[in-house]
Amino acid sequence: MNSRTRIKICGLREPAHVEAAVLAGADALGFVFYAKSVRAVTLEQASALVELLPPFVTPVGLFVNADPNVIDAALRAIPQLLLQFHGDEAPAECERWGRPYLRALAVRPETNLLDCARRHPHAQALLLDAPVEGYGGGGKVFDWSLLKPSANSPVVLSGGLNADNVADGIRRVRPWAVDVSSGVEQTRGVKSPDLIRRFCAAVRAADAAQTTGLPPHENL
Ligand SMILES: O=C(O)c1ccccc1NCC(=O)[C@H](O)[C@H](O)COP(=O)(O)O
Repeated sequence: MNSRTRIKICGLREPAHVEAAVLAGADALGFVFYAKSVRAVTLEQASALVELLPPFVTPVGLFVNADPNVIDAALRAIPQLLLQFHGDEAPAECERWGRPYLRALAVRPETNLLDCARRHPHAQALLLDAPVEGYGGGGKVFDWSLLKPSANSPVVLSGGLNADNVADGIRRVRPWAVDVSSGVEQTRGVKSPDLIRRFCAAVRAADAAQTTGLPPHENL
């Protein structure tokens, strides 16, 4: 039983938003090293933002079919970076770095999650996202009924989450963690500290409901 659903807030670009996410209780912050994304940061920007992190908050570097030299430079600048592969990377391209990583997957009816997990033995978790144009960050929810709930499956539930639907996702999927980008933005690419706080509070209420058995609203 996962007593505390971990939280990843992705696509951060501003110090004030990094601070808001840390204070709200995020466990991991995602930095997008993918130039085509409206949330992209340079290595210099990401390094400065990671400097702000206190202990026990994991920086995640998000890559989409990146040149290995880009990943190598990111790891040299930010050695504690957890790699997230969000493109069409083959297992060998993910495994070559010899470190744990997050393997993002677009979940479709034909997606075989067990096969993917077997092909990525060193993936620390599968980040399950919706199929969207542009690989990710699309604010779309996929059909959660395609997933079998399991108490401690190393799954990060992602795709179109927000403060209003995350409790349902936790209850139905029971992920190790949840991940959000669009759902905590006031406008595309610009995070909202208030939405970040509301999202994290909704996760905590859902966790409390799991332990007390009461629906979230009855816990407040
Ligand atoms: O965030 C992006 O702009 C992005 C662009 C290209 C590939 C991946 C991207 N984000 C990866 C993430 O982990 C997002 O948090 C995930 O796709 C969920 O996004 P959202 O549906 O907007 O919450």
